Amino acid sequence: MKDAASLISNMRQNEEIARKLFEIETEILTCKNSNQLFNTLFTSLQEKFNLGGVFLLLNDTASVEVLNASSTASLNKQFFAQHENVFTAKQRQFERYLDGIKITLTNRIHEVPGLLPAKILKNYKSLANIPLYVEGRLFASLIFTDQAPDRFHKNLGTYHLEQLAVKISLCITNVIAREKLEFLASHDPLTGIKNRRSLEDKMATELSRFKRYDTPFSVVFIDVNKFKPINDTYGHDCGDRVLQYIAFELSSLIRASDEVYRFAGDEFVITLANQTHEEAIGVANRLTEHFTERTFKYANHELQPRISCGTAECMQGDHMDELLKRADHALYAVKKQLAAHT
Ligand SMILES: Nc1nc2c(ncn2[C@@H]2O[C@H](COP(=O)(O)OP(=O)(O)OP(=O)(O)O)[C@@H](O)[C@H]2O)c(=O)[nH]1
Repeated sequence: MKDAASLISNMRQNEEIARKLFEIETEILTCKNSNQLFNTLFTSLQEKFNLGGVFLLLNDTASVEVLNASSTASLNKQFFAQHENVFTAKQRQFERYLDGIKITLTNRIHEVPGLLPAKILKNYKSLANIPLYVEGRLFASLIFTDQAPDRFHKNLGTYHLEQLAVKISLCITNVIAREKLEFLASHDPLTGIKNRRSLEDKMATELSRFKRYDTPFSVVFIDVNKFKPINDTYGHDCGDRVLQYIAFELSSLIRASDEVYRFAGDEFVITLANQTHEEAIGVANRLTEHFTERTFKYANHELQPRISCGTAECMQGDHMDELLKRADHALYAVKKQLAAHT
């Protein structure tokens, strides 16, 4: 009788765990990006399973490679860097820690190879390590901790945790794959900045804001001076590096509310939300001057890439093409003047 009762109680417990796992799976399946997914994991797992803590130990090498290729790479890095429950380890240490890369349960926390932060060692008596794979690579270990020494120990079954590991790994892989696709559709692969398609979306938003609220909106059209000779003299690879350099510098010179886009070839556009033509001219002068004071090293060569800028402010009745065309005409005038003086 006693055996039957404990069998039933075990079954109920298993059912309960399976139900909670299903709920978590459903929640993470609906996450739109990886930051949301990780946040959901931290909160839901802790709440539903009444855990002391949930931590993520990132495999430094794999996670950086996976996240670098993802659209929200910088967001992700920021997210992980700021999250108090995330810490990282180098690949080799990481594999040693995971003892042959498998699920491990222990209540001898102090015997775990020295990777765990003091706050885990100090506050908890048992833990479970759950390896997560993303794109077939060992990405991280999800760590459940508890104050009770008998919550996790090596004689406990790992069936549910194995299921959880597979499901979470799949969800992370999917969400990162989706972020990558979104990134490729909206960014320029050479420079990593936003592409012309993104510019069109941004301009549509700003033009409709201008129409509704009459807030100023300006653009700066930028072209690299004599870019073709750079390609012709030093090669296409050098030309590519110069474009990356220009994109990087432009991005770091603008305000948080401004955005830089690669328009085509050696042409870039900066959108200046809430800024008048006068302010745009100020920005253009500042950018142009910045490049006149700098050199760019490629192999043994010291190059002096320069830019020219044309500016325009949105007017009533403007469409995207008209605004850009005015900025392009202004740029053309600047270039013409430049050519006349050289
Ligand atoms: N390396 C490299 N070159 C590119 C890329 N896209 C376009 N180009 C080259 O950029 C050059 C742009 O030429 P132009 O803007 O006409 O020439 P420019 O020498 O800058 O002339 P000005 O604007 O009058 O000073 C062309 O030779 C293109 O082949 C790219 O992604 N990488």
